[in-house]
Amino acid sequence: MRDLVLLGSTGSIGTQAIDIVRRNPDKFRVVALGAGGGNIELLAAQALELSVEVVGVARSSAVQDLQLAFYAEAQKRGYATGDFKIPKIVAGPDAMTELARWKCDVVLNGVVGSLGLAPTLAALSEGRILALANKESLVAGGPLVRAIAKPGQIVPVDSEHSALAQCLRGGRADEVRRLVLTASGGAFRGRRREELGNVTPEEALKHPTWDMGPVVTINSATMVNKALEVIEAHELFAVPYDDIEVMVHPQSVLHSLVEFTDGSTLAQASPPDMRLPIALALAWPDRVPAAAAAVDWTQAHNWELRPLDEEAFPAVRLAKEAGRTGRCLPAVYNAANEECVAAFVSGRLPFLGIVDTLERVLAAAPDFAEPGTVDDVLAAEAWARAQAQRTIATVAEGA
Ligand SMILES: NC(=O)C1=CN([C@@H]2O[C@H](COP(=O)(O)OP(=O)(O)OC[C@H]3O[C@@H](n4cnc5c(N)ncnc54)[C@H](OP(=O)(O)O)[C@@H]3O)[C@@H](O)[C@H]2O)C=CC1
Ligand SMILES: CC(=O)[C@@H](O)[C@H](O)COP(=O)(O)O
Ligand SMILES: [Mn+2]
Repeated sequence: MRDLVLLGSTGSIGTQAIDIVRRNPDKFRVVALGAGGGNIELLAAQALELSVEVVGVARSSAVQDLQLAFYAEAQKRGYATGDFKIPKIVAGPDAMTELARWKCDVVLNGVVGSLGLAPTLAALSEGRILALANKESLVAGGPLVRAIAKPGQIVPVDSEHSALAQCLRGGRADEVRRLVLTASGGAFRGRRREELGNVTPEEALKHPTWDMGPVVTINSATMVNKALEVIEAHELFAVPYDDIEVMVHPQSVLHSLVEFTDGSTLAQASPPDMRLPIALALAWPDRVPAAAAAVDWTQAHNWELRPLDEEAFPAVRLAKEAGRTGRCLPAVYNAANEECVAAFVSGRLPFLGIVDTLERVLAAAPDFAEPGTVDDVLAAEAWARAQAQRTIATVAEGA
């Protein structure tokens, strides 16, 4: 039995993790749940269903709503007073970090954005296994994470990195020739740059193969998701950027590949369903039987792999450049992107303006030193967010 802390429990990753827990009560017990505070009813319902010890919410003002939601949920479930225990509540910007330190076996970090860095570091420093979906924490705080993570302490949830971890396990680092990350191509796969000028957030939010939260879905459309994943792969597997390729694979069945020095390539294949990598990360190194459906090997399949069109989608090239420079530039890349995505969704920035802004922000970045503390990362991010906003304003003025 593993005790779990689920951060981001109300999101796409969090709700799928709870689905795994529901189907495997002999393997997992949830002791803590955390979320932003945007869906209090769901958070309260999850907490009572799973009888957790503690619930965390980042929005401090949500505490009273959460208390009321517990009683409303208990009533809905027909519980009499005394039939249920209201969990402890922790609230505020540090709530996820407090939960990440809660006594447990595995912390699943499924929050969105680089605000996931502090909980990632907290879970690692407490010696927990970290099932990591929140790739932004590794991108923003790579040097900090590297400094404290013990070998095997981080188990990737991201589908590509789970695939790579599966292909790599049992092997030796010096046998690896290159990593190949697959990309669905996102909502605008196959389009040329001149066909992307007028695309809308609604169109960008229609992912062809995965049902995910809005930020990662927009990032998939710009290929920033793959760009962050290249940095994530470099951080997790210590493979140089020159040896990490991206290929477009529209079917999202081959989740990534490892080429070895003898010319052999291993791939991990399964229909697109995040419950497989989530379950594997929660139970690692064990597999959870029937976590998700397998490929139907009695049917014909046509799986394509194509090179990425870097002219239409330069995000990966930019991320490799930022990654090679290292220091705080990956954090700058991610923070600027978070600003740009919000600006695109609210109509302040055209789609192509997202990656164009990233390029301008990176070009203007001062010589940040290697971050030694979270505050160093936050300072670089603050610069990046402000610079991104200035750039977005000039784009809006037509400059
Ligand atoms: N969805 C997927 O299939 C995949 C996702 N990932 C990664 O997993 C992470 C989560 O993605 P996804 O589940 O899609 O995102 P969602 O938008 O669906 O969910 C985000 C979660 O984060 C919570 N949250 C938002 N703001 C805060 C905050 N300030 N403090 C604490 N929690 C907060 C939300 O809570 P609330 O509801 O209260 O706002 C919600 O529970 C991202 O890093 C993403 O890149 C990686 C691979 C696949
Ligand atoms: C499911 C998952 O891991 C996502 O990160 C996915 O990879 C997004 O799809 P893209 O390949 O389109 O970026
Ligand atoms: Mn992914």
